[in-house]
Amino acid sequence: MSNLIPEVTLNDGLKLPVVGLGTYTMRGSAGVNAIVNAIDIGYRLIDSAYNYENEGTVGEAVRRSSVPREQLLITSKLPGRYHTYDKAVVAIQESLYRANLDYYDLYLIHWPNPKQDQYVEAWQALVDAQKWGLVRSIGVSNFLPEHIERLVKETGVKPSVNQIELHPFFNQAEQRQWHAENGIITESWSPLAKANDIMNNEVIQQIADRHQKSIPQVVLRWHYQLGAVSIPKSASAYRQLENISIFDFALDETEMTMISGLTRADGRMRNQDPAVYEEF
Ligand SMILES: NC(=O)C1=CN([C@@H]2O[C@H](COP(=O)(O)OP(=O)(O)OC[C@H]3O[C@@H](n4cnc5c(N)ncnc54)[C@H](OP(=O)(O)O)[C@@H]3O)[C@@H](O)[C@H]2O)C=CC1
Ligand SMILES: O=C(O)C(=O)[C@@H](O)[C@H](O)C(=O)CO
Repeated sequence: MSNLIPEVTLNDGLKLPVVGLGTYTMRGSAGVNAIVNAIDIGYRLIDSAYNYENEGTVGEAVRRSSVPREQLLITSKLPGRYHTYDKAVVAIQESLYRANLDYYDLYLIHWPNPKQDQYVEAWQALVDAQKWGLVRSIGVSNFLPEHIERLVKETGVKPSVNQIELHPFFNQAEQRQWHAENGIITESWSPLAKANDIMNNEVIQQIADRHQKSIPQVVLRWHYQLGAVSIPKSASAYRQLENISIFDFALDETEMTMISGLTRADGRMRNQDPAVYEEF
C-alpha cells in the first residue's frame, strides 16, 4: 500500500504497515494538519481511540489528505464504560459518526478491565460489527494471554492484533512470544517510551552513532526487527519523517540483545498493569 513502509499480514488477511502514526493528544486544526502531513509523507496506518476525543480530527485528516480512503488503515478503540453488548454496538456506531467514516479498518477493545469483567460481551459486539461491515479487522489492546484465551473459548474468534505497552524499558518478551505462537500481531504503544529518558540512553546512543541514525530510529528499527507494528506519535513533520526512515539499515543480534537488555521489572511508563488497571 504505502511505497515506503513494509507490511505484515494479520490472521484475517488484512495487511498493516509496520509503522503507523499514534495520535494521543493530537486534536483540532493542528492535529488535522499534522495527520495530513503524515499521510502525505507515507504513513497509512493511523491510531486513534474514542477516549482520545480525536476521532473527528482523524476523519477530517482522512478527507483532506490526497490519499484515497481505501489506502488508509484507521484504528479506533472501545472504552471500558461501553463493554456491555448493547452499549458497545452503539459506541462503535458513535465512533464512526464522530469520524464521519463508513468503516474502521481496525477496531480494538481498549483495556480488558478484568474487575468489571464484561470484555467478552464487548468482544461479541466487535465480532458482530465486523459481520455488519462496520470494521474490517478486530483486535484488543492491553489484553493478557488469559483474557485472549477466554475470548477464543467463549466466542471462537481470535483477535488479529494486541496493542500493548512495548519499548526498550519494557520489552514484553513473554507476551510477544505468546502472540507469535498464537498468530496474533503485537502492536507497540508508547514505542519510544514517550521520548523522555530514552533520548539520553548511552547504550542506544552508542548503537545510533554506529549506524549514523538517531535514538528514535534505532528504537523503531528494534520494534520492526522484533516483528512488532509500532505507532510512534509525532506532531512534527521532521520527526514524522525521521520515524519512518528506518528501512535502510539493520541491527545485528548483539545490538538487538543490548536494547532488549534495558528492560526493567518496573519499566511500565505509568504503572498500568492490565491485570489490575481499569480505564473507562
Ligand atoms: N492502547 C493503549 O492503551 C495506548 C495506546 N497509545 C497509542 O500509542 C501512540 C504512541 O504512544 P505515545 O504515548 O504517544 O508515545 P511515543 O512513545 O510515541 O512518544 C511520543 C512522544 O515522543 C515525541 N517524539 C516522537 N518522535 C520523536 C523523535 N523522532 N524525536 C524526538 N521526540 C519524538 C513526541 O513529540 P512530538 O509530537 O513533538 O514529536 C511525543 O512527545 C499514542 O499516540 C496512541 O495512539 C498510547 C498509550 C496507551
Ligand atoms: O493513551 C491511551 O491509549 C490510554 O489507554 C491511556 O491510559 C494512557 O495510557 C494514559 O495514561 C492517559 O493518561
